Parts: sequence; C-alpha cells; structure tokens
Amino acid sequence: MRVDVENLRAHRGGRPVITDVSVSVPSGTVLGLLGPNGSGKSTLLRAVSGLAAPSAGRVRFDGTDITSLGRKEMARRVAVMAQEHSEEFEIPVLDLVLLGRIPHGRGYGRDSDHDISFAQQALARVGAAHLENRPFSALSGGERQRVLFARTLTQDTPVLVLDEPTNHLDIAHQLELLDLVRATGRTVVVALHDLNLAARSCDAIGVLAEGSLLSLGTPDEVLHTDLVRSVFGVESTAVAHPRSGRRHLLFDACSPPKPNGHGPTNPPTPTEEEVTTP
Ligand SMILES: Nc1ncnc2c1ncn2[C@@H]1O[C@H](COP(=O)(O)OP(=O)(O)OP(=O)(O)O)[C@@H](O)[C@H]1O
Repeated sequence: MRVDVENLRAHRGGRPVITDVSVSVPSGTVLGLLGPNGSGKSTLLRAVSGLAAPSAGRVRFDGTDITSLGRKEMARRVAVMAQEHSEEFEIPVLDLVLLGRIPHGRGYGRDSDHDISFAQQALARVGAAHLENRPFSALSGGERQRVLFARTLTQDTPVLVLDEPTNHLDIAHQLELLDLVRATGRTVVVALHDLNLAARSCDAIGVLAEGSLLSLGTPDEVLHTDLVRSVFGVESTAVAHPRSGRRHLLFDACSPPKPNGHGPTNPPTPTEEEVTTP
C-alpha cells in the first residue's frame, strides 16, 4: 500500500511543529525518519497514522484520503507502535498481543484458534514466545518493546508506523527487529535515532529539522558529514564498511556552538576525508 503525505502542516500546543512536509512511500518500502529531538518525527508519524489530524495537507493510502476512512478501516490498514506506552497492564503477554486482532472482527468473546496461533507466531518471530504467559507489566523495557512489535505484526496491516521501535533493545535485538521490519514486505514509516542503523535498514531516509523535511533520498544520498554537522551539530567521518561496502558514519565530537549558543555553527568546508562507497 502506497503512502503519500501531501503538504502536511501540524500544530502542537498551539505551535506549528510540522511545516509543509510532502513525501511518498512506495508500497513495500521502508522510509526512515531522522532528526534531532523535538524536530517533529513523532508528530509526523501521528498524522500519518491518523492519530492526530493535521492542520493542513493530507495523507493518502493508495490514493484514498485517510480522513474518509472509519476507525476500523484505518486499523485494518495501519498498525502503530508508539514511542511512549502507558500500558502497565497486568494482563498476560499473549492477551495483549491478541488485541491486535480486534480490527479483524474479534469481539470480546473467546479468541479463535486462528487468532491465538497468529499471535503466537508473531511472538515467536520477535523471539518472545517464552514470555506469552508473563504479565506485560513484569517485563523489562526491551522485552516490552518486542511484545509491542508482536502486537503490531498481529494487526496484519499493509502499513506500519513505528516510533523508535529499537528503544531499549540490545544490539542483537535492534538488528533482528529491523531485519524483521524489512522482511515483512509492508510499507513502513519508522523514526530512528541511530543513523547507521537507519542507513542499513531503510530504503529511503527523510531528515527533519525544526518541522521541515530538510533532505530526502537514499541513505547514501542523504547521510553526509555536512548534513550531520548542520542538523545534529556533530562532526563525523564517512567510511565504507569493510564488509558490506555501505557508507558508515564514525562520530567524533560535537561541533562548536554558534556564538548565540543555539545549535551548531554553519557548516564550514568539510575537512574530513570521506571515503566513497563502492
Ligand atoms: N503534547 C504536546 N504539547 C505541546 N507541544 C508538544 C507536545 N508534544 C510535542 N510537542 C512539541 O512538538 C515538537 C515536536 O515534537 P515531536 O515529539 O514530534 O518531536 P520528535 O522529533 O519526535 O522528538 P524526539 O526525538 O525527542 O522523540 C517539540 O517541540 C515538542 O516540544
């Protein structure tokens, strides 16, 4: 399912936080959103998933304006993994994951064998099958994150919206989760903070700064040392990964702040040697 964001603007707390963002995500591809804290990634994801109405512009799924879709129709098209979750549920993990089946007609009666098997398979895919009878509230941060991703998979939607899904995960589980995201073949919009992980796992990268889409393209097109300096205020060196050949950024130090103390300096002429990927 194709996702188109057209001239989107969004306010939070009465303040504009997304200004005129347009981006298209072809069916079955992964768009990674990068940007400093507060740059508007979560706000954009909330608009894409229909959780918050934009102040202008629109989001289309396969050409259909999502404002014309009912709640259940949306829930069959897009599953969301939010950054913050207040679920201190005492309920067993399997029951929490089964909530993902609600848009597919499950009432509040008994779960069907098909739904249970679907949820168990999702738990197995995220390496959490052994947790199915544990109370969700008694899990570690990383275990919760994997269970919540299993619930997202269990919703079985063509679009996934994931807000920092690798939070709390150890490195093996970060790589596993993002490989799994790709392997689903769904259309994915995912906010990430790790630039190299994003480069490894996304077809396209969009960089947000102060609510604007500053750069959009393939990871190799976007992730350059000058962009990293100007957006994140960090000096870096780009090298070719010795095994994959992919562009990999090594981070050195924060750039000196501007004289007014706000943010990084304007990018000077790059001094780092940049190794071009083959
Ligand atoms: N509930 C809210 N009320 C008022 N302002 C908000 C609210 N939530 C977010 N904001 C503001 O909107 C702006 C964008 O926030 P958003 O959460 O979209 O950024 P983000 O890029 O996802 O940040 P992070 O990387 O820290 O998760 C920030 O300036 C933030 O302070």
